[in-house]
Amino acid sequence: MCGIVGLHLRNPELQPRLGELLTTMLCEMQDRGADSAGVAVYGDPRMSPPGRTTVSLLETGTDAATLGDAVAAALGGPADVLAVGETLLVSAEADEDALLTACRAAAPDALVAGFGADLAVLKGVGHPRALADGWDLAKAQGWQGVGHTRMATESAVDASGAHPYAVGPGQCMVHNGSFSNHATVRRELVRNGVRFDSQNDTEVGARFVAHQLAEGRDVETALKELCTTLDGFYTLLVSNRDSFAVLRDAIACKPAVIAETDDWVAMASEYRALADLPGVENARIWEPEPEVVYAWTR
Ligand SMILES: NC(=O)CC[C@H](N)C(=O)O
Repeated sequence: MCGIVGLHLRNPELQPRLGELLTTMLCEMQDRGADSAGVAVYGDPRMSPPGRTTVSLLETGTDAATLGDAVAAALGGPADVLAVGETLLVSAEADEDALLTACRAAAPDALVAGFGADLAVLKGVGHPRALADGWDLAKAQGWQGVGHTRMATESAVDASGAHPYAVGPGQCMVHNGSFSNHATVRRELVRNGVRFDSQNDTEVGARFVAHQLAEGRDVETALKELCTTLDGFYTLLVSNRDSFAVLRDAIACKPAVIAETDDWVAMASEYRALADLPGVENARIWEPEPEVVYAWTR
């Protein structure tokens, strides 16, 4: 199991409703994965203030105020921290490398759950409703959101095993399925200097894609490379600041449905997660074909 949802808004008038629509989609998928939940929100001014970089941290071992002071000291400038449950969002007027370095100095054992401009990644063990209520997700705004409900297959049920895996700047991956050769691909990536935070197979896929993008490939090429390198079963949703892409493996036994209107593109593991989207009755709706990359850009 595992439930995936994603919403890419084309019509700016819908942006104030992103959180409300995403919350409904996410919570509809709770019975596909009761272990943990996670979301990535692109463009919410409260969680990722405009003009700043935001870093999402887990397991910092410290409270928000202490973390904020420590990051500010390491950065040499002000930093704000928002914390609910397991996730702490640190934002500052700094570039990604500077803020990541300051966060790592302030909380050396913390896990980086996501980073970039305009991106907030939130994760929590348990029911997605708890995550959504804790963050008041229904009030979030923005142009794109991704969500996941996890039934663990490959690594521990803790925040580090929750999706999305957001391991490159502004990038996210959510996954339903399992990669059978993830240990082999992990070893190859480690040989190339890539570092890992968890034993999770999805993290291998996310770091593989991030590595491809860092080498200059576009999202479609990176996902085609993933098809030829990673074995197993998967439906994947990969998002970037300006892109939204879906891919299934050759056998395509993990469910997926895409719906598209002039106002939005949406994807979910099952149609019921899309059923309340505005205008869905007139949407073009289809099941993605095996090994075809479906990608949209902003
Ligand atoms: N049930 C799933 O699809 C699990 C996804 C992934 N293998 C994980 O354990 O996180």
